[in-house]
Amino acid sequence: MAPVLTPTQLIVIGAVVLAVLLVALVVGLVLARRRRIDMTKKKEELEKPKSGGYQAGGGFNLSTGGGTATVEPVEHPVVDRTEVDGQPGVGDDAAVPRDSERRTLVDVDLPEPEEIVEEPVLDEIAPTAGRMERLRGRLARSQTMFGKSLLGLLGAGDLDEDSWTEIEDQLLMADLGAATAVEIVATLRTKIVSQGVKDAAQARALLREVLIDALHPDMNRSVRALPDDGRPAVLLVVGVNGTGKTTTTGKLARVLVADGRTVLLGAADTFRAAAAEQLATWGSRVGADIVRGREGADPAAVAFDAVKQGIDAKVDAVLVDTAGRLHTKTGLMDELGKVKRVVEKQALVDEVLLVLDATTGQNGLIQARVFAEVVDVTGVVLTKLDGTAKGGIVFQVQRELGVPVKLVGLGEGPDDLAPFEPAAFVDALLG
Ligand SMILES: Nc1nc2c(ncn2[C@@H]2O[C@H](COP(=O)(O)OP(=O)(O)OP(=O)(O)O)[C@@H](O)[C@H]2O)c(=O)[nH]1
Repeated sequence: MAPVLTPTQLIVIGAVVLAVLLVALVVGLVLARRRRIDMTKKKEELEKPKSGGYQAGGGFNLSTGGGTATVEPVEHPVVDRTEVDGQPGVGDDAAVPRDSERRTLVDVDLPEPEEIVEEPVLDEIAPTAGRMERLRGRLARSQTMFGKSLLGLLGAGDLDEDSWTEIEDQLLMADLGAATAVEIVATLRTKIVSQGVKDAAQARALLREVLIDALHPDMNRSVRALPDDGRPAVLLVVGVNGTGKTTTTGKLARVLVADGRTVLLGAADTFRAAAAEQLATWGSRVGADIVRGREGADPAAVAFDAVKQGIDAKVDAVLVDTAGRLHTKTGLMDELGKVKRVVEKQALVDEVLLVLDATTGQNGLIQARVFAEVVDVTGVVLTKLDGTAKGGIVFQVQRELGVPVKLVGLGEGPDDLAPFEPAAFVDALLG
């Protein structure tokens, strides 16, 4: 039979159980309180700013290559976010709740890119005054012929018949032409007989005087390139291909621009596409506009358009570069006549400049005759005088055509065009 606990024993057991329960309760309360304190502490630690107080999100000072442009901050489209400083905080949703208002597309005004207009870089143009003097060295080859040989013969004194024949031959070799050579020899002989020549300096002075006279210094050599009555001057540049028409047109444009004039170029050489390209380059270097047609277009139509645009734009001068037609092709020469007639429907042609290559000698003269029959040549440009000993062609051309040489080409450089001045030219020839 199981022993029966006495009432005293039962009281003791009950007291022990009660005490154990009390202790468990107290311990449980203490632990629960401690846990609560720890959690609070951790939250405080999280909220403490790090890195010595630096807070990201205040905006980096970024620079761009574009300089100082600023972009306005755009308001966040979702308004019920809990963060206040752009950074997620404790208690924030990890992601925007699915039922929150969706971000929509926001139009942001971006700064307009600045349009960069590049200023064309224009050429410096060499001074137009005194070019003949500056370029006189270019006549070195002709100078050898005149200055050295001719002066040598003249200065030798006591000229016999053979000496005079030799002088005449020298003049012929320098391309003065028979008529001019005979005339010059005759004048020299008369003057030497009447005045007498004692030394080389006197011989030089006499020859200088006779040569200048033969160049008709009184001829009007001004290039008619200035506007008249608010109307642009119209110049046609004609000549056989390869003589230097396009180059001369470009060089002349530079001279006019240097003089403060506005110029429009007309590329009526539609025969050779590269000619228009070449002329456009000349124009762009000095800021002169160009009117051109497609390859094979009617040159007269292009010339007409150029003059019309020149009048509308009120430029000072329109320079029309024509096709370098072979003078033997009658039809093509007719075309040149047509260019002039068509242009004249709206403006007078002030100047027809015939470009002749000095190195071609007599051939140039034949060309000159043919061109003069088709158009009224008002002035001659003698090119490539730098490459020839035959500067004497100047005398022949003037004599043959009765028109003045107005300009001379003394090199391939853009400013190697000079006004023709008889005295300066003769001085350059005589050295
Ligand atoms: N040395 C020298 N060369 C020149 C002179 N003038 C022009 N030239 C050269 O001659 C060549 C022909 O010149 P262009 O102006 O193309 O001749 P173009 O008459 O227009 O020829 P096309 O367009 O074929 O009718 C080029 O190489 C020029 O540089 C000059 O005075 N001296």
